[in-house]
Amino acid sequence: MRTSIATVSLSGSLTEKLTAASRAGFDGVEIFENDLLASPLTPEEIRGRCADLGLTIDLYQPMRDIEAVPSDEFGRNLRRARHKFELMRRLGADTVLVCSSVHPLAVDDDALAAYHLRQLADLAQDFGIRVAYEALAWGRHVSTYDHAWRIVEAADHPALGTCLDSFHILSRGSEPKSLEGIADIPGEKIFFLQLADAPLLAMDVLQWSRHYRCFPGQGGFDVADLVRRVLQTGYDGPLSLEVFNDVFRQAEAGPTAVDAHRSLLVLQDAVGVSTPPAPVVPTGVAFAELVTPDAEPISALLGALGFTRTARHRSKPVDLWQQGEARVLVNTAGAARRDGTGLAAIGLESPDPAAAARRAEALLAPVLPRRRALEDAPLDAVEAPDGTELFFCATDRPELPNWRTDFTDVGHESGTPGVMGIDHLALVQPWHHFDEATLFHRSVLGLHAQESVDVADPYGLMRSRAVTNADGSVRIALSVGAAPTDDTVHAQHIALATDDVVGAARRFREAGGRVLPIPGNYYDDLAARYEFADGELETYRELGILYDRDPHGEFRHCYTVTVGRVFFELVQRDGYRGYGAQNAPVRLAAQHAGRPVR
Ligand SMILES: O=C(O)c1ccc(O)c(O)c1
Ligand SMILES: [Mg+2]
Repeated sequence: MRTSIATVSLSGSLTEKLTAASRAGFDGVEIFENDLLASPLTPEEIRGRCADLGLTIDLYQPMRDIEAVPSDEFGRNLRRARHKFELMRRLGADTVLVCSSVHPLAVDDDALAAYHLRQLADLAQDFGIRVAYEALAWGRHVSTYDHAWRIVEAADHPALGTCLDSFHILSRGSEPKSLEGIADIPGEKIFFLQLADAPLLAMDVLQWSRHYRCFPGQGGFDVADLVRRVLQTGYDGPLSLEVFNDVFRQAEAGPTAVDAHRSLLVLQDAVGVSTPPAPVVPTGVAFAELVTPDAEPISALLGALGFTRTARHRSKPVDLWQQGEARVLVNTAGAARRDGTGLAAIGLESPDPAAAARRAEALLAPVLPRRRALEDAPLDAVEAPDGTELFFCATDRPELPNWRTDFTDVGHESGTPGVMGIDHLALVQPWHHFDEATLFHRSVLGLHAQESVDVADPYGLMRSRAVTNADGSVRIALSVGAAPTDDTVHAQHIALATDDVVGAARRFREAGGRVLPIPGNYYDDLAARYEFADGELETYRELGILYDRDPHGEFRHCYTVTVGRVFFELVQRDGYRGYGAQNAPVRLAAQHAGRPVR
C-alpha cells in the first residue's frame, strides 16, 4: 500500500521534513498548514520539491471550526476555504482535512453541520478538491467517527467523505462493539486514513493526542485491528502517519522518518498486505563485545569476576574472555572509542543468520559489511538504533561461518565457573530513540516487549522496558532518561548469571574486585519487608547484595563498580522474572555517590 506521513510528525523545516520522508521511503506526505506558512518556499516550489523527491501531497490540513456555526461565521468560513482551495491548487493537493468544530458558537445540530459541509464540498468540487471530515475526540458536538460519518452520509455529496484517525477512534475505547460501525462506511467514502498509536495513559484526551502519540507498534492501541477493519471496507488510499509527539518534534528528522516507515512496514506485515521475511528469533547470547582504549582495568575486572582470557583474534587486538557460557570480547583496536570503555556489540545466536539479516534489511535496519578484513569469517550484522552492532551468530553450526574461528586459543582453560552465562544486557538508549529501540527489537529481532516501568534516579526518572525471547535466553533491558544523561552513571551493563551470588561476590572481592557499596538504610528496609534466615541479611549487607521477590521466585544481585561506561552485575535468579527494578533507585544513587569527581 502507499505510505504517507504528516509533516507535523517530523522535526525541522519543511524542506528537511520532506527530504527525511523521501529518504525513508514514504510515497507521500500530509502537509500541515503551519509548516507551509513558515516555509520560505512558494506553493509551486513546494510542489516541485515534492515531485523531485518522489512524494505526492496526499492531504492538506487542517481546516477547523467550519460547520454548525452561525451563518455570518459560516460565510467567513467559505471565504477562508476559497483562499485555501486556491492555495491547494497551486500545491497540487486534492484532499483537505476538516476536523470537527470546537468553536464556542457551534451548535449541536447535525442537519446544519451536514448542510454546511455540503456547501463546502460544492465549493471544493469547483477546484477539483475532496473534503475529508474527521471527528476530533474532543470535538464540541462531534467526537466519534460514526457521528462524523452520519453527517457525511446525510450531506450526501460526492466531494465529501470522512477521514478516520486511529487516535481519535481508539482513544475513546477499543471494544469490538465500538469499532463495528467502520464496516458500515463504504470504502470509497473513507477519503483518508491517519494512523497513530499512543501509550495507554489516563489523561485529558487533547493533551494525550498533542504530546504522546507515537508510531504504530510503540504504544498500547491495537492499530492493526483498526487497519484490518478499514481495509475490509475497500479503502485503498494511503496509510498515513499523523503523530504529534514532543520527542519526535525535537529529534533529528532522518532517523525518526526511518522509525516511522519501519512502523508501517511492520503494520502491513501484521495485517497481511505485505510479507517481509519472517523474523528469526535469537536463541541465546554468543558474546558481548567491549571496546576500550586501555585493556588493563577491564581485564582486571573480568579476571576478578572469574573470567579467563581463553583466545585472541587472529589479526586484531581483540581478546576473548570466558566463564561458563559467558563470553566477553575486549577490543582495543585503534578505532576504539576515545570516550572510554563501552559496550559496542552483541553476538546473538541465530537459527538462520542470513535470514535474520534479510528481515532486518527489509525493516530498514542498517546492515553492516559481512567482513571487516579478508581473513575474517563473514558474519551477518546490523546496527541497532543506539549504535550497538548486533551480530547474528551460528556458533554450533559447522556448515556456517563462525565468529569463533577468527580466534586462536591462548592455552588458558577457564576454571570452575561461578558464572554460568549472560543473564541479560542492559542498554541505556539515547533519550530520543527509546520508542524506536523497542519497536526495533520487537520487529527486527522478533523479541517480546514487556511493560515499561519507571525507575526513580536521584537526578531524574528512568523508563525501562525489557525485550526477551520466549525462554528468557535472550534478555535485553532498554532504558532511557527524560533528557540527555551522564554516561558514567547511566552506563550499559552486562548481567552475569550465577546460582550462588554470595559465593561469586565473595570470590570477586577476594580477587581484588570492588562491589558497589549499598547504604545501610536499604538493609534496614529489607529487614522490615521480608524475613531472612539467621545471618543472611548480614551477608548481603557485607557484600552489597540486593534482594527482590516476585510471584515466580527470588532475586539476589550485586554490582561491580563502573569502568568507563560499563559495569557488571551478578544475578542469582531463582525463578524470578524481573530485573530488580525495585532496587534500581538504590543502585543508581549508589552509582552517583561513587562517581569519580571531575
Ligand atoms: O490536534 C489537532 O488539532 C488535530 C488536527 C488535525 C488532525 O488530523 C488531528 O488528528 C488533530
Ligand atoms: Mg487526525
